[in-house]
Amino acid sequence: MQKLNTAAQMRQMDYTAMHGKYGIQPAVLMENAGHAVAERADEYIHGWAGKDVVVVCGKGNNGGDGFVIARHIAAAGARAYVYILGQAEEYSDESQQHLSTLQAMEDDESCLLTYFGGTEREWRVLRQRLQSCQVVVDAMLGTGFHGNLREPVSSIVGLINEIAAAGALTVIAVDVPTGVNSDTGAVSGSDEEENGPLFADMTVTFGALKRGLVLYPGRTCAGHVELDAIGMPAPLLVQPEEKPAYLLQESDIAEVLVPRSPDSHKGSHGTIGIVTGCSDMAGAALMAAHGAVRSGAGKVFLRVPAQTAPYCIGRQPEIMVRGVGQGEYFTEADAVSVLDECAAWSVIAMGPGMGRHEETKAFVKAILAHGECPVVLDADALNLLAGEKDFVSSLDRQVIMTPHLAEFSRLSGLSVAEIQEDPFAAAVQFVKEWRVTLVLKGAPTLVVSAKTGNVYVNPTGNAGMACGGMGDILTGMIAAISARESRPDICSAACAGVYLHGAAGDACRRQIGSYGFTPMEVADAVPGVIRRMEEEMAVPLLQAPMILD
Ligand SMILES: NC(=O)C1=CN([C@@H]2O[C@H](COP(=O)(O)OP(=O)(O)OC[C@H]3O[C@@H](n4cnc5c(N)ncnc54)[C@H](OP(=O)(O)O)[C@@H]3O)[C@@H](O)[C@H]2O)[C@@H](O)CC1
Ligand SMILES: Nc1ncnc2c1ncn2[C@@H]1O[C@H](COP(=O)(O)OP(=O)(O)O)[C@@H](O)[C@H]1O
Ligand SMILES: [K+]
Repeated sequence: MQKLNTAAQMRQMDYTAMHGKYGIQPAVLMENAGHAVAERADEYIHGWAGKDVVVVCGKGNNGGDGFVIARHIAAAGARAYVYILGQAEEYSDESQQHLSTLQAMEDDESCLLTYFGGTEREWRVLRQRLQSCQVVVDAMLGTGFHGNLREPVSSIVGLINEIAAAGALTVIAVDVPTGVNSDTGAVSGSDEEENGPLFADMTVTFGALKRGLVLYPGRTCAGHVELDAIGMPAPLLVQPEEKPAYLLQESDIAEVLVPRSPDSHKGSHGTIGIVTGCSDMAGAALMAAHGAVRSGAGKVFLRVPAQTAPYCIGRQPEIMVRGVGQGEYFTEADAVSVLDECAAWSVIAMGPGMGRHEETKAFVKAILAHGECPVVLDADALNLLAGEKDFVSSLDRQVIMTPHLAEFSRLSGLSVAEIQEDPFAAAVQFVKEWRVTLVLKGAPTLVVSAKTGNVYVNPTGNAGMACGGMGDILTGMIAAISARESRPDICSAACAGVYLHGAAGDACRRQIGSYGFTPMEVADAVPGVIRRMEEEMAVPLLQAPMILD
């Protein structure tokens, strides 16, 4: 799991490293940061030697990092053209210190400094240099960026983007690409053509990942991201933050996907009750059930309204289907027969293709109000429960809600724009009020734990998954994973579900292409993804297959 920090948390980390008991000199931290960029980009650009490089240094500490980078790449054989946007006296002490060193080593061969005043000639020369150089280092703005880009940064960014798009210029961003908000991923100039952000090929970020590097549109600007600890004391790197957020990694999921016990039976692997569907959306119910089957469920029961049952029975022999009641959709009276049998289920999933009839709302509430097993709520179950915060928050059972943006907007009462402005804050506030584990689906999907309020960001998945039915598969997957033999905690099950779902989507994109793979194919790819992860885990000797050859 990788910590995802805000700019304020980074400032605090920085401050503690320098001024607390650790006493690291500010210039040393900046030295480490600049050196890290020179080192890490070296491989990416196939060596600095013989390259012409433009290093653009802003007037904050991001610019100070740029001075250090220029010194290191010059020593590695590059010719560094350093553009300085601030006045010498404006810089922090540590930046001034590194600038003095650079001034002392300035020559025509390896290091040339320009104090950029924005004259016509300077713009012309900058354009020519950018056109003829191979690499540009963006040390203009990092975590201190706010608002929209101002001049001259805005035009320099425009120039770099234009030349990089036309030719063979590699753009390396320092900490955060200029014009990306490191907390939200929002970018400068999103509502206009000008003042747009810088598009980097690679970003080297310091101390911890920034949220803006994993949230769109910032993620698009960052390119390949590498994290460097820059010599921060280890306790600071791992210390929990006040409102923690993490990027999920495969190793986190591996903990949930423990191998099956060799003597286990179908009862060990969870009995999944999928209670959903209505007459014109039988497919959604089947897809949710298939997601559960492909995630390793022991038994999957599908309960649909009576008139939907003929479209489901026999479609997939491993799913046990029964029609409930008489109608095309569930009504409150149908709850009795489902409640009779659900005491034996490990988990219930409701919502995909359920329809939004008022009578169905009473049905959903009746199921939720009785019983103890965890419940996964998606799609129409969520639409029906919008406005039912008091009812849901007072339930005495574990609930996972898996809305996409529009469903989350209906539930939370926030507009889509308000959610997108700060999805972390919106998601955390919702979980606090509704007391549920939240899977806010999208690119990327966020999972928020009901127990801790921690946010987990999923790195897997791709735009090929933007297709009807993809979320139905996820519902069944999360239900099945929560009922695994190891009975993972509900938030871990949700995280594993979204990670595997995205990884299966990525496998489909590799095998089939970005267009046209189906939700059922994503579900079918899940066992292969689990197998690969299991193979990469050490399998205890006694669980190795007993095949002698
Ligand atoms: N562990 C760490 O974290 C370490 C961090 N380090 C480095 O420090 C960086 C943070 O430095 P920082 O705080 O000085 O901020 P930075 O990004 O340079 O920008 C501030 C300047 O930008 C300006 N400015 C702002 N918005 C603007 C706009 N829209 N358009 C134009 N200008 C704008 C703003 O001007 P103002 O708006 O205040 O007038 C101010 O002058 C961090 O990203 C990392 O690289 C390492 O050296 C060591 C370890
Ligand atoms: N661009 C994308 N990148 C990554 N994942 C995506 C992308 N678009 C969609 N997905 C994933 O596909 C699923 C779509 O779910 P949803 O919108 O509920 O579909 P449906 O309601 O049709 O079943 C979510 O898990 C979402 O995270
Ligand atoms: K930058």
